[in-house]
Amino acid sequence: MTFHHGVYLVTEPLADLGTIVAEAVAGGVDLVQVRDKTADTASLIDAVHDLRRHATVPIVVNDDLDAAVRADGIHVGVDDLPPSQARRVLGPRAIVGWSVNDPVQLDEVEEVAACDYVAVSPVWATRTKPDHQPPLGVDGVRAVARRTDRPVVAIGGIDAARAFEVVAAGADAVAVVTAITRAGDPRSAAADLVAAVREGREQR
Ligand SMILES: Cc1ncc(COP(=O)(O)OP(=O)(O)O)c(N)n1
Ligand SMILES: Cc1ncsc1CCOP(=O)(O)O
Ligand SMILES: [Mg+2]
Repeated sequence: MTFHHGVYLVTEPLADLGTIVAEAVAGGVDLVQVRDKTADTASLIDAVHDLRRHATVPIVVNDDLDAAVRADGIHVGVDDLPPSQARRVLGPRAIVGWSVNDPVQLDEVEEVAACDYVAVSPVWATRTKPDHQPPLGVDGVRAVARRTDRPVVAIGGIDAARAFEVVAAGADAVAVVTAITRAGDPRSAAADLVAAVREGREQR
């Protein structure tokens, strides 16, 4: 997975989600994850099909392998199905993302080898995921980036200023929910994140 612009949108269930996603993609988002912790498989598949009309970029599904079969891939965390098992089912062309909340989890070499990116989760505390693990901070991003050759995605409490900071520290991309979904103008919010990622890369 190449994060060309370095911005990854994770969705939340909102009535006007299609418009938000279309605007975010126009602003430069590289990848969209459908995340709705209350939705069943059929609803997630419907959401993927609906977002296909709005997004020209790949769409992955959070957690749900049966829905991911109908999308471009899956994102799993350390308490979910392991990436190696998702890869076995979805095949070599699927996008398989894995998030860790401790750099030591990268010692699971089979899992790292099976995934297309590793997310550092969360970098900062966020109300979007109330059950998140303790935040890893910018030092956590640096530690994960040093320990893996996989693209590193930073998630949790990220805005444009923080996007610059985590990318300068070694992240390849940032994943956000509310910085785009709750922005007055999702297209310019995405474009601001793209610019911050570019500046962070120049800083390295
Ligand atoms: C890009 C990205 N990073 C981290 C997560 C969180 O995954 P997980 O810890 O499995 O928590 P849930 O999202 O399932 O609540 C993510 N979804 N996406
Ligand atoms: C899904 C997820 N996983 C770790 S933090 C998080 C939510 C990030 O949301 P926000 O960008 O609004 O802080
Ligand atoms: Mg999960």
